[in-house]
Amino acid sequence: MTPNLQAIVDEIVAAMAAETERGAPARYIPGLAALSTDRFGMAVVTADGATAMGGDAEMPFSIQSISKVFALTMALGKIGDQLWRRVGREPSGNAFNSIVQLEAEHGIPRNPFINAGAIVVADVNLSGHMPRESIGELLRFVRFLADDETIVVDEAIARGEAETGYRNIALANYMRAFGNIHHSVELVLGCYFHQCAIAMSCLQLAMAGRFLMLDGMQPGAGRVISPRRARRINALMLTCGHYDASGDFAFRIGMPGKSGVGGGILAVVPGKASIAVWSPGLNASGNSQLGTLALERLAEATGWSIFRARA
Ligand SMILES: NC(=O)CC[C@H](N)C(=O)O
Repeated sequence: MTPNLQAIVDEIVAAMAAETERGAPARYIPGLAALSTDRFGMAVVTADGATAMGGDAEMPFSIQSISKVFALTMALGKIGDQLWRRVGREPSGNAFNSIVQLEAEHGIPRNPFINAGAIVVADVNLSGHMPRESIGELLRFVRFLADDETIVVDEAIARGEAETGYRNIALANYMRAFGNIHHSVELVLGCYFHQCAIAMSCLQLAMAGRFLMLDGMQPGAGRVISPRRARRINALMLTCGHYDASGDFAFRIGMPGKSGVGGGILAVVPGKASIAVWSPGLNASGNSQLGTLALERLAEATGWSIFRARA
């Protein structure tokens, strides 16, 4: 373990408590709007199995778009590279819920980490299943990765999002018109909203991300995916994990990462660490304001940017 990792985390937690610029919670999903921006949590699990954490690191929150990483891993396990006929691998340069590129690009979303791409991934994961089975399969996968059977879906958040998810409904219908959604839009979105409503703590998320720092190996359980696939998912997280702020995240932090509008971010330092941060206040790009800042501090203190020659 990096010497003083817990001391570094403690310092970051104290610094975040003093920050006055804390962003604002997502307002469009009932249940997220009421979250306090006072909350901040951070958990780091290192490649040698050590853990450092602080603040609200064990408080569950809505993982939202971070679920796209786990859903993508599952879809690749089902249909492999065929997925790339239906979803691209390029940063979108647009907001996470944008519809504008879909028309010019014939209903093929730019990448699996924007909403449109994740809805296609949910459609793939639904094949051969009832929606309840599909979401159960993803939940079991996440529990396995986190080594924690207590992880559940927050049904109230899923319901609230289904009631207000007009943009996602539009995206799904639009792609269905191009033949890129194969099941009923209602069923696919039911799965998508439930996966976004999985509730996890920073500690559980950092644990769940271990396979991405270890070339696809899950400590204590063996291989989850091939090293090549782990490398590729990390590449997508680096280039597409923060929507149109992905470039800035790479510039400031230099780690593959995936954010969610619940205020969480999962970040991976291959060979070194799996990290999760959470604070519900978002910046203008829809990424956690303090979460991003905390990761920037951590990267500076540890030298963990993947663009450094050595830490
Ligand atoms: N960026 C996000 O976390 C978006 C996920 C959210 N459930 C949505 O579909 O709008």
